[in-house]
Amino acid sequence: MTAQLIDGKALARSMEAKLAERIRALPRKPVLAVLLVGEDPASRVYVRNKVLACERTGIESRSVHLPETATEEDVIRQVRAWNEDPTVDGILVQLPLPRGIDAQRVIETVALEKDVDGFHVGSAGALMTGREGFRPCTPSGVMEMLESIGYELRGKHALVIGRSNIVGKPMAMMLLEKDATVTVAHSRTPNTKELALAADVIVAAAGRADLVTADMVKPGAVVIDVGMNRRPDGRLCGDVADDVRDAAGWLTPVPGGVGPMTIAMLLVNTVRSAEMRLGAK
Ligand SMILES: Nc1nc(=O)c2c([nH]1)NC[C@@H]1CN(c3ccc(C(=O)N[C@@H](CCC(=O)O)C(=O)O)cc3)C=[N+]21
Repeated sequence: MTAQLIDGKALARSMEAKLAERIRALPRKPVLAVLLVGEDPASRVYVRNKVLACERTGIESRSVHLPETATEEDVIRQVRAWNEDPTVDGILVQLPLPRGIDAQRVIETVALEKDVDGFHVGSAGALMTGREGFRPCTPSGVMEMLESIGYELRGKHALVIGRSNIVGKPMAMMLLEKDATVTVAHSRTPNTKELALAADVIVAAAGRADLVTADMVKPGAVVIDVGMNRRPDGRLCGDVADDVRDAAGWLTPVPGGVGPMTIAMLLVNTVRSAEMRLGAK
């Protein structure tokens, strides 16, 4: 058996097309402000991809690039200026921030109603308690991918591998909200393989190449690969080994899977923010 691939790139493009229509109905373009601090090469690529996606859909992006030597106060000053600017709908501070800057403090400075990353403690609390708020883009994108294949989560056993605030924990909350039985494994879990073999859905979000191998996957399971790693030869790969294609029923590729969906959900959040600000919805 060979897994069916869930084409995140195609799904992202079709979501962008729908967003473009919603944007045309607004009195002005939605505006996404993006702050990049320092010279991390991966961050530059990601920010560039986000700016390009904005251009494709009709969102105006305003990026500010501060030097590696910028202080926490410099960063916070920029965020506050965007908080107060009524023409800015979404604020994204690209992570990771340089050493010495308290990322959580910066994130908590972003106005809750412009927190399109969904990283603010208030957004996290809203998700945890089932209230409306911005939801982190990567797990939202995963939920869209599961929905796109008509997957019914109710009563299914989902294993999330990874417990970060930006992927693992919100992912677990969203799966739980859809009535899955959710287990979270992490670097200190002794029996991840056993848990994985019992899972109907595996979300691999640990940031380690080849973490999930075919012998860990129940035949026909859905395997979602959130990993973004580089092989020594420079090739991009996820957390899921190539041989999982022969065991899984469904699989998301890297590249072209969760990554493009993450960006699409950022655009969705930005458009929703603009609609609320402009009284459209
Ligand atoms: N404030 C903040 N928000 C984020 O959402 C955020 C962040 N910081 N820091 C870094 C991570 C990572 N992330 C990715 C998004 C898209 C791709 C993506 O589009 N990947 C392409 C390939 C890109 C390539 O070729 O390198 C793909 O999977 O097909 C990857 C990674 C967002 N992040």
